[in-house]
Amino acid sequence: QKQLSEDTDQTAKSTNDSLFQPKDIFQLEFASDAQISPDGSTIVYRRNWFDIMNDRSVGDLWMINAAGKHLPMIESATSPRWSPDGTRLAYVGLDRNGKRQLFCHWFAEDRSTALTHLTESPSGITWSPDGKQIAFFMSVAAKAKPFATLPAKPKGAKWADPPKMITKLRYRSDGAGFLPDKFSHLFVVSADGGSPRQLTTGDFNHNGTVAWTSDSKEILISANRHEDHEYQPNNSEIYRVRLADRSITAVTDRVGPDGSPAISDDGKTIAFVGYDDKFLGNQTQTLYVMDSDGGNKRKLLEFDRSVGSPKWSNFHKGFLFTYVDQGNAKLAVVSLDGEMKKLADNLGSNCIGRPYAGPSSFTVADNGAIAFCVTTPMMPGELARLDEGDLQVLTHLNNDLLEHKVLGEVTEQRFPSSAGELEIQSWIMVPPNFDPSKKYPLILEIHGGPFAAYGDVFSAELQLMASAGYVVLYVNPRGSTSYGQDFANEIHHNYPGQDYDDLMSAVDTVIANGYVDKDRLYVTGGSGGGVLTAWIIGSTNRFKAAVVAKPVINWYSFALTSDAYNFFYKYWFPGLPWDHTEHYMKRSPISKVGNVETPTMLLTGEADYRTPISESEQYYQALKLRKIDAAMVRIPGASHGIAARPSHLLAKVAYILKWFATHP
Ligand SMILES: CSCC[C@H](NC=O)C(=O)N[C@@H](CO)C(=O)O
Repeated sequence: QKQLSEDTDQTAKSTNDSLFQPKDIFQLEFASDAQISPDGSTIVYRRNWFDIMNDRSVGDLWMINAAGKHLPMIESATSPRWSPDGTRLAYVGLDRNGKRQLFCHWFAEDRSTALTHLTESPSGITWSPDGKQIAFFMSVAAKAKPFATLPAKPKGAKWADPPKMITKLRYRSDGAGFLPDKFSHLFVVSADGGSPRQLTTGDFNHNGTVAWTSDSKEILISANRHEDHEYQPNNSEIYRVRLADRSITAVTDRVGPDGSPAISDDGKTIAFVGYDDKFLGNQTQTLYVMDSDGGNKRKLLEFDRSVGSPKWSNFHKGFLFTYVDQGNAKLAVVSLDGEMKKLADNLGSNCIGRPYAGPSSFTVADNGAIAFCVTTPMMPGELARLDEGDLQVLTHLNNDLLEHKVLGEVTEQRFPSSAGELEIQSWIMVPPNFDPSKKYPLILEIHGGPFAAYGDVFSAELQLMASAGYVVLYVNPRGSTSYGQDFANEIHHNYPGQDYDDLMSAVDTVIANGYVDKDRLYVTGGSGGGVLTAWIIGSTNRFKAAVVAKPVINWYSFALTSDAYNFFYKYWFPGLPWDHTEHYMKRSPISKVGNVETPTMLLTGEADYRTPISESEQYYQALKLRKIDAAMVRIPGASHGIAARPSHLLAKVAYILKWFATHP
């Protein structure tokens, strides 16, 4: 941690210009998708930046070449992938019509071209081991089934849009909107270009990791191809797809998610991640292995942390994988006899949002060198390389900005909760040029999920709050992930519950540190954090003002309006809402609205299909009927990812800070 923190010098003088300010958001950059060449000499990665004219995150491919030189490669491209012999790089780029296509770059000849002319964007691109083919996923329109036919409209007539008829269970998805009648299928195309060949069929989606067998004749993927798949949202299997005859065979069959297949180099062992579904709020996703024919399935790891992205490495003699432990994302290796060794900390590619912990992707070269991205509370995601225990941060994309800024320093604090025996982890970000003998206003900022975790990562959103003079407290109350399955399920069928006590204990602990003005406490949180914020102001009047972002206010209405309504009633509640009305209402913040005295702002995207804005409207209207000081901020066009566009993030922080400033 120390070595990484030194990358941003905290000695800049304290002038207003030295504070991290809203306009600086557009100057931040971050690295992602680190791809090391098979010989370990070169790393290609995506360098992401924020386009102020189009208000979006965009990115280009850059490389650190064998001589260590940092060079631009391809503009506006994603998903770089080395050919197995390291002579070529496949990637997704834009064709002359601005459509996303699969491209290839030949290094020796310095030539690039589009290999495909697709109508939809490719994803999941993966080379065959013999370097002759590239597999990818692409959406394919299902057969149109017209319900009612109308008379043809006269040429040039301006009729209203036709009705939309919906018959499928999952018909809209947050961020994607109303779902078209399309399914994602697996394709292969020659590495020299040509006509792609569709390998899968049916009204099922296929996505995730693509694992080729070493003879380049078969591909393992995961999909939920069960007859009743929409009603079993967590029941995917691993399938073996044979290229010769396009036959598809399931190699797993338990009830529960099975995914992320990876094959050892000798082809004898297949690793995958999943669990036996117990219909809990959160389950640890474990690493399993099986023989190449699907037999002898066994748990490789007895480890109470969710494992992701297994990848075989001959050099490391095992499967490399990622996990998050107590808010810090790690890389580790496990041998075939189950011995695990941690290799690196601080994985992440964070930048402008809230401080959610989660690993970056990684790749490994034949000589054992590993490329990934790292982040700390003081450093947005940068490219890193690990060689036999030696970690080097290779890029310094933000030094030009952050070396001239004084950021809010972050310290970790653990404390016992007032409810039960649990120890809780929290982080405290103090304002730039903090003086512990002074008293500062406090913002308690609460994460969503609720099965998610904050951690040791950069957060521009919280830095802006610290720059405005607040101590910012963020906590992983019970229910958070990365502390094991039992800790997460403390809130199973019990949310909100004692997580409230954990959060109040966090506030009391930071007040006891001596530098917080206990008469200027503020609270905000988004999504699951919005639920808890609304629960808090229904339970105590100790906060001067609150901002409840994209909350659930009434679990009954949420369970029937959220995009993932096939999931929530089954995993978060004892059953369907009409069979358990009392349970649903008891945990709903609306049941406590009669107690609220705290001035409250709601802030939600109008296109949020996860926690629909009708939840915020219910709360606003209830508060107004009670004549509570309330405001509703609606963000046009924004989905649940409320701060995905930089200007939306700026607006979110500006509205929160203004609401707090006007309630001193
Ligand atoms: C509380 S309802 C579900 C909300 C959502 N969880 C899963 O989709 C959520 O809390 N999202 C978090 C991120 O996990 C957010 O901050 O948006």
